[in-house]
Amino acid sequence: MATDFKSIPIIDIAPLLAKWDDPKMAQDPCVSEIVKQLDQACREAGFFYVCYKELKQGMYGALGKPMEGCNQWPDSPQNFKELMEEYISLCTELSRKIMRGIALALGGLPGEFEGERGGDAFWVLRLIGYPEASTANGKCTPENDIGCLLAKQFSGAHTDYGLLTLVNQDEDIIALQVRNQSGEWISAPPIPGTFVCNIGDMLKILSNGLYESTLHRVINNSPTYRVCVAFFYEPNYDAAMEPLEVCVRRSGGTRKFEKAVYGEHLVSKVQTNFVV
Ligand SMILES: O=C(O)CCC(=O)C(=O)O
Ligand SMILES: [Fe+2]
Repeated sequence: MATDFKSIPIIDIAPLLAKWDDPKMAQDPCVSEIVKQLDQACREAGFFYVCYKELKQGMYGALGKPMEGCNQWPDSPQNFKELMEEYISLCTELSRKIMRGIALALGGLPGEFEGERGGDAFWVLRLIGYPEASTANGKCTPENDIGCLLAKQFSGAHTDYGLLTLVNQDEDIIALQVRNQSGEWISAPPIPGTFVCNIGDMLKILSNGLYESTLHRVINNSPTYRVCVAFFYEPNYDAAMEPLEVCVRRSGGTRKFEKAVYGEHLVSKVQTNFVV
């Protein structure tokens, strides 16, 4: 398998942060402290954890029903919920800024993904533990371990559902792979202090295919347990996504995708993922 990670664009987002908003967050020492504590919390909390932006009852009618209710937070470690909430809030801000840059890159206005499209962005956070190679090949089977089953679900080839994913992976394990435009699987090794950013299905629609949603998978062949924290930045829950005019023009004038309501897409994906 080719490992030409150099062919994957690495974007320095610092100028982006400086340009449109308060750059303080990027330099804030508490961000690195949070990431450190988060890592500790993930390891203690266990194998798999997922939480969603909490939707208020009735807010989106029948569409919102499957996502209503409160997240279930573990009691231990004690400060898990607070850490996650802080992390989610920082990632939301960062993603919003990156999306402003992407909007400009596509030839639109900086706020293209705000307002009715993403002004009240939905989000998902997943903490996943991937067993070390010896366990994965041995006692960890879907029949005996629900956590293992879920980890397997997200390690298979898939695209993410929303706009942008910030993948925070263990620094010393190469396991995440992405499929490049020639159809080869290439590794996306962790680079300390960076996120791997995946483009999701909704951005593919909005950009009329100018941006492809990244097909990716995880193969942990290392002898070490791997932890990944994936933050999914999504459109407004009820947003109807369709190609932006500017993207239709830039891609030859033909509208390649039908309108899709984000919440419907999410629920259908989640329901398929969680069928046990
Ligand atoms: O573990 C990773 O690096 C990626 C996880 C992932 O793709 C997902 O949760 O959707
Ligand atoms: Fe993914």
